[in-house]
Amino acid sequence: MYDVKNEQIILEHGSINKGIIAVASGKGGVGKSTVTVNLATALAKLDYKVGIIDADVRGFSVPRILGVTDKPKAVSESEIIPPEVKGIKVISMGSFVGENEAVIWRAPLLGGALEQFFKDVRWGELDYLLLDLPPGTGDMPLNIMQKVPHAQTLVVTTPQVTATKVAGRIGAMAEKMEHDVLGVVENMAYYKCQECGNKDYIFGENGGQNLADFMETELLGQLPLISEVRRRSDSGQPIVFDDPEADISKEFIKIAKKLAEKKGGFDENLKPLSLKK
Ligand SMILES: Nc1ncnc2c1ncn2[C@@H]1O[C@H](COP(=O)(O)OP(=O)(O)OP(=O)(O)O)[C@@H](O)[C@H]1O
Repeated sequence: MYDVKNEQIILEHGSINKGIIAVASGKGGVGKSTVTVNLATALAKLDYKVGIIDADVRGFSVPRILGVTDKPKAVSESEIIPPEVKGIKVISMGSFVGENEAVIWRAPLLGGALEQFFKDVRWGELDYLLLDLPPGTGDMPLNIMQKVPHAQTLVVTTPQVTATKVAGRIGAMAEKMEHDVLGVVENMAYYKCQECGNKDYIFGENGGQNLADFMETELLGQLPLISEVRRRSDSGQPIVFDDPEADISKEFIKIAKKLAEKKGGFDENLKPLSLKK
């Protein structure tokens, strides 16, 4: 699927210099795709070259959130030019099937699609490749994590005990796969009253921190619940791109800076799994 040389990922049509970030969540609907797209946007704002693979092949939503309208272009049987939106190259199953079509392929075929996304897409030189994983700890995310041993896991959770407990299993899964865990992002952490500025911890307090402690990792940031995020995501205008001065955008940029400060480079002793092997 790819090689590792001089601490760089060498792809068929490109390279990755700094990191592959697998964005994971224990439960669905906690904002994993919203975080993926806004973090990618924040990294791009910091002048990093960023790509996204929407690996949530059954429940893809990256194209809608990022506002992808162009289709990938095939230049040959084994080379695809990905759409580039807001400075981010992106490939998603959503670019190949309609938004309302169900993807009914079974796991091995979906795994094949992921491999093609790595191999056949003309990524060019990237600093970061973000993988928006399917939610949960089932076969699909496990399969992807196994295939891409150089990915580091970023866990997105909401503060409820039910969500953080399930997210804790991601840590166990990452440990089993020997993936580094980059940290925890707590989404929908609180609602800030527009009039009085008071914070209401609707889904409970300290869930993200407790999860980070449990996983022996860092709480990278706490993102508020604001309707503007939902509105802008629905219309393909991620808030970090559209309103970089908003509090939540600043928090995304803070998280992106923390990620960028982490040690880069890839272990040459690990090998990606290929379906063909
Ligand atoms: N901080 C936030 N404030 C308000 N709305 C949010 C926030 N984060 C996400 N949302 C909204 O919550 C919904 C779910 O978000 P998203 O699709 O990113 O979740 P997900 O975890 O990727 O879901 P799944 O993987 O199950 O498809 C979306 O409508 C999104 O706009």
